[in-house]
Order: sequence, then structure tokens, then C-alpha cells
Amino acid sequence: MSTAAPTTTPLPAEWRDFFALTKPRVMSLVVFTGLAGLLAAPGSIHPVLGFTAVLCIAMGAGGAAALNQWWEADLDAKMKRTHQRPLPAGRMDRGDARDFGLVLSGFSVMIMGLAIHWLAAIILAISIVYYAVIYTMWLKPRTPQNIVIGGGAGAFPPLIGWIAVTGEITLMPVLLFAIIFIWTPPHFWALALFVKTDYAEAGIPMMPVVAGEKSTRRQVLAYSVLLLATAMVPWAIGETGPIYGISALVLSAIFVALSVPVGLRSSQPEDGMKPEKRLFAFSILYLFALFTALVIDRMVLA
Ligand code: HEM
Ligand SMILES: CC(C)=CCC/C(C)=C/CC/C(C)=C/COP(=O)(O)OP(=O)(O)O
Repeated sequence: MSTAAPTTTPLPAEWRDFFALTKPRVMSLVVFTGLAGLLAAPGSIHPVLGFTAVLCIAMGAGGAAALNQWWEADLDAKMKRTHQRPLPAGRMDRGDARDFGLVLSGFSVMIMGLAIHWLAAIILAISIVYYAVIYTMWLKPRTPQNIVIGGGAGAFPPLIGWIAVTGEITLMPVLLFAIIFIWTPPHFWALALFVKTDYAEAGIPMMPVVAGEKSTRRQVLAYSVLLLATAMVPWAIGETGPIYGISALVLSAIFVALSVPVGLRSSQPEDGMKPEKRLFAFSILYLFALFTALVIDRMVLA
């Protein structure tokens, strides 16, 4: 009787694939907003501890992204934009991705708690669970409001950076949370408008698929106007000076201006979705620039 040993051909995962699993391009902005929260907070933190806190945010975000891809491997295989990721492309074992995500997430929370502050560690843990479980496993496959509610996950990093320095939650870091929370729907729906068919084919109830293009376009515009109002609050209440205030006004006005053609036009444009692509690209620049202005402003004020 031949007892064939199970085939255990190792998958050719390299360090590059593990790195890709952390969604480094997206997470660079997540980490940047965390760093900005840390630098904008009142008081100071030893540079080594500050670096450690930002590293923990990066590890936590990367770990959560790995768990997201472990859960969505079959879904990612169905979409043109994602089918080359390490799991759907068959370069990595699914269990390895899960273990990598769990270890990275666990370490990030533990180090944050032991070396920096337990409140920062708790919020980091909440944001990891929010992205990997609440958004990825629960909201995303169920409701077109997935981005609106799930957007909370990506809004935590500046709050975490701030708490790493001050050890407490005050109004200003909550406002930073609110800015990213309101920014997320127009950021994502601009993209979803030009990759709509991908989501439809994968059976994901993203807003343009469920509510239609017209409704999504109106909502992009509405959130952009709301973003302008929200971004102005730190200046209006005297938490920042004119460097932030004027930057926020100009950047948010451009955001609204770019949202107008997206929000008001017909649902069957024939120009290759240029305004939608422009708005998506600007949304990323917007957050980088806004948080840079915030840090400069608060450093000048201090
Ligand atoms: C639930 C919330 C969010 C969703 C669903 C979402 C979705 C996406 C998607 C699908 C992409 C396309 C790129 C890719 O294929 O990975 C993207 C790109 C990007 N997102 Fe988001 N995003 C969200 C929140 C955020 C947050 C909070 C940040 C940062 C603060 C962010 C920063 C970026 C950046 C920098 C890119 C460009 C990456 C590149 O150049 O390839 N996103 N987002
Ligand atoms: C500290 C911490 C845990 C931060 C988490 C930050 C966070 C939630 C970022 C969201 C970014 C993101 C890649 C969303 C993609 O949505 P998707 O996963 O639906 O996109 P996909 O279709 O490209 O997989």
C-alpha cells in the first residue's frame, strides 16, 4: 500500500510579498497622519519613543491589511485591480498571511502599551479590529454604507499619535479623526466610480453598484462640502493659526471645486472618467498637505 505523503511544496513567497501584504502605498498616508498627530500634539516625546509609536502604528496598519487580504483572498482574485496580490496570485500560503497579520498586529499593540501608553495601545487595537473585522468581514460584504461607517478605522492614527504624547483624548485629536472620517467617502467613491464594474462583478455592494452612479455623485459632493466645514473647525475654535487655517481653506476649496464636476454630471460620461480620477488623486495630496500644514502651524504656534 502506498502512503503518499501530502505535497508540501512551499509557495515562493519572498519578503517582497510580505511587504506587499501590508499595503505599503496606502499605509504610508495612514502612518503619515499618525506622525502628524504626534508632532501636532502639545508637549513633547523623546524621539526614540516617538519613532517607536509611529512604528507601532505602521505595524498595526500593516498587520490589519494582511488580515484583510487573508480574509479576502477569493474576492481579490475576482478583481482586475487586486488579482496580482500575493495570495490570489498564488505566491503565498493563506495561513502564512493570517499568521503574519496576527503577529504584526499583536506586537504593535503590545509594544505600544509597554513602551508608550496603554490608552494609545487600546485605540490601536480598536482600529485594527475595526479594519480587519468590522469593516472587512462584516460591513464590506453587507452594506453600501461600508465606507462611511468603516472609514472610522482609517481615521484613528492621528488620534493614536496624539495620545502617545499626551496620554489623553481631547477635542483637537477628535477633530483630526473627524476630518479623515468625512474625507474617506469622497476619497473612496471617486475611485469606486471608475472601477465600478470590478466591484459589481465581485458582488461587493459598493455605493455606485447599489445606489447607482447619480446618487453616489451627489453624495461625493455633499461630503466634500462637509469636509470643507469640518477642516475649518480647528482654526475657527482657535486650536490652530492662519498657516493651517488658510491652507485648509484653499485645499478644501480645491477639493469642493474638483467634486463639482463629479457630483453634477450625468451618469454616463464619455471622457474616460477624468474628473473622478483627478478627484481621487487630489484626495491623497489633500490629506498629505493638510496634515503637513497642521504640523507646521502647531510648531510655529508652540
Ligand atoms: C474604508 C476606508 C478606505 C477605503 C475603502 C479605501 C480604498 C482605497 C482603494 C481601493 C485604493 C486603491 C489602491 C489599491 O488598490 O490599494 C486606495 C488608495 C489609496 N488610499 Fe484609500 N481607502 C480608505 C481609506 C484610506 C485612508 C484612511 C487613507 C490614509 C489616511 C488612505 C490612503 C490611500 C492612499 C495613499 C492611496 C493611494 C495608493 C497608491 O498610490 O497606490 N485610504 N484607497
Ligand atoms: C492603524 C490602523 C489599523 C489603520 C487602518 C487604516 C485603514 C483602515 C486604512 C484603510 C485603507 C484601505 C486600504 C482600505 C481599502 O479598502 P479595502 O480593503 O476594501 O480595499 P481593497 O479592495 O483594495 O482590498
